[in-house]
Amino acid sequence: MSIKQVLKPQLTLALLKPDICANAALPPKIKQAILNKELQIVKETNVLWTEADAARFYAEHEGKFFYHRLCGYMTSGPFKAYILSSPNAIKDWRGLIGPTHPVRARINQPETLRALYGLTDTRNSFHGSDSDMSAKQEIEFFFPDYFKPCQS
Ligand SMILES: Nc1ncnc2c1ncn2[C@@H]1O[C@H](COP(=O)(O)OP(=O)(O)OP(=O)(O)O)[C@@H](O)[C@H]1O
Repeated sequence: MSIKQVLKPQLTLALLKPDICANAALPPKIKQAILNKELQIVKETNVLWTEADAARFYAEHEGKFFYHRLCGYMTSGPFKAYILSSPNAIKDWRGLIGPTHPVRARINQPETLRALYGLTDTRNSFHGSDSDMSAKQEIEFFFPDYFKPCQS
């Protein structure tokens, strides 16, 4: 663990995508898995995206063959966003959710959340930031006030 991590635990942005949130029994189970991994839930919010929201968040994927499918999936119903914290939050959460593709996850990492709950390559049930920079940008996307200095 680096000195930076001792002083300031790492943050990551986690999404439980609409297929998970469509089943009321699943978010509490996932929350328990998060806590079992010793990740702290710093903040959470319920989200319902418009097409424009999805297009803004997934701009880097525009033009890819799965882009419209992805935006349709992410606007299909409410979902949950969390800020998670631990000394290695990015790696911890991505380790817990497993590989992007659920079929591969079921073969190679069957204990991961995408292996257990993921449906297809697009409907893969979870998201996790992949770097400190993307975590900051993604946290600001869902929690616009989080990094703003307190006004008193
Ligand atoms: N090859 C693909 N086919 C279908 N959908 C895909 C494919 N690659 C990515 N997606 C969808 O687009 C989303 C965003 O892709 P991205 O590459 O940013 O993955 P991610 O969720 O950050 O996961 P990871 O970083 O673990 O790959 C994925 O979570 C998935 O829903």
